[in-house]
Amino acid sequence: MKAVHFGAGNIGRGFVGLLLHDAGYEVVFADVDAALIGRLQAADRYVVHEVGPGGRDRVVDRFRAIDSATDASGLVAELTTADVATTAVGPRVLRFIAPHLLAALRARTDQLPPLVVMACENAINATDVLRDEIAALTDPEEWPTLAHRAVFANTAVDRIVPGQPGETGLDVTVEPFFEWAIERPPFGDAPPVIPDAHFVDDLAPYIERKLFTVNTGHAATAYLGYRLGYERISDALADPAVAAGVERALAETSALVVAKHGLDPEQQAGYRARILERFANPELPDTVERVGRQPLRKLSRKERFVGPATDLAERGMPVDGLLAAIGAALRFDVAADPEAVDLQAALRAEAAPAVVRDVMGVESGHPLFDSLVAVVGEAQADLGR
Ligand SMILES: NC(=O)c1ccc[n+]([C@@H]2O[C@H](COP(=O)([O-])OP(=O)(O)OC[C@H]3O[C@@H](n4cnc5c(N)ncnc54)[C@H](O)[C@@H]3O)[C@@H](O)[C@H]2O)c1
Ligand SMILES: O=P(O)(O)OC[C@@H](O)[C@@H](O)[C@H](O)[C@H](O)CO
Repeated sequence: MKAVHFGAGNIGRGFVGLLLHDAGYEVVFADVDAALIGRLQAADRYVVHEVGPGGRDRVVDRFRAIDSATDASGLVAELTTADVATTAVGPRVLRFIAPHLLAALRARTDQLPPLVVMACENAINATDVLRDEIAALTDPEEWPTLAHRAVFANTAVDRIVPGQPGETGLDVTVEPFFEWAIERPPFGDAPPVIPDAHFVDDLAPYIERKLFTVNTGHAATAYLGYRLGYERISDALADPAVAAGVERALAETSALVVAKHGLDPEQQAGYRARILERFANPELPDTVERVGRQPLRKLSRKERFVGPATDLAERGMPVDGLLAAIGAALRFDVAADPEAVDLQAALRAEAAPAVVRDVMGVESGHPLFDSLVAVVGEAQADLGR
């Protein structure tokens, strides 16, 4: 069995690559980072160090690597005979993966079982987005002749994998916890064998609970912590003011996922407590800059703050904790992060209602619009606008 995995970064090596390896797949990593690919090609193994209670070292071997920026034909040849193709490149990079998958679907024969395609990104229905990007590259007549050569399944992936210091090796430090939920219906009776993943009939509760609890809480910790000058996530969460702000935001998103998906409130409270323990893991060298990265993406309409806040406002439920976290996100001013630079430029150049429309995708007339305009206006006042 062979899997081609796009994105040999933190979650690629420390989670998806590891679980596919453990499931018996030969993993072919595809990445545009030439130095990283060179290191993978020169190595025959790397180690995933799980740090924290119950953690152990796990060895990944039987992998190969291919530079997808310079060897498109080699990549397509690998995909043409692969069983599985996964991604962990970031939701906004999926459109650059689509042409490779299209070329492979055109080259695959109907004698092979369909290629299993799963995007493992922090985004709702990322695999559907990838499928639509591929389909959009074809004529309407061609897509129906190719679609049966792949099975597209959405997934929810959860494991904290910090940036790796120095970025000169291959070993990865991760938390012991992980969860990989994959939707079952696209596979009919024959889901792929990945023992450490679990297949679910309806992914929506899993991905929304994950994104709006783990990622909302994580991003709130990062942005509130950044404002107070913290570098590490665990240090930020140890500050009572940050912890209280995170708790407020998570109380609101928990009320939403409980109301929307019929989750058990006590189980959701336990899930929330567990993720706060995970963030507080002192052995995990995670930073507010990594967790807060790409604030324009994180402030967009379907993402971890504005997504649940708009839904809550439409239901007449409280959103003050989320608004406070959004206010902190608007102050994320990290010169090394291009999206933070663009966000600060937008705050300086545009009127508050335009920022709410352009960055957050919320239009006037929406029940949250005026509150968002007020939060943006306060951040702009701090900038002297
Ligand atoms: N790190 C985590 O804790 C974590 C956990 C769950 C989900 N995720 C999600 O996984 C995805 C990746 O996150 P990460 O933390 O591993 O980021 P990362 O930056 O460590 O890795 C991304 C990798 O993708 C590569 N890449 C970029 N463009 C590419 C392209 N066109 N083709 C092939 N490779 C390309 C980069 O070179 C990099 O090696 C994101 O969607 C993230 O939200 C991350
Ligand atoms: O990857 P992002 O930028 O969407 O979010 C940053 C972190 O919250 C995220 O990577 C978490 O560590 C991960 O989602 C935990 O499963």
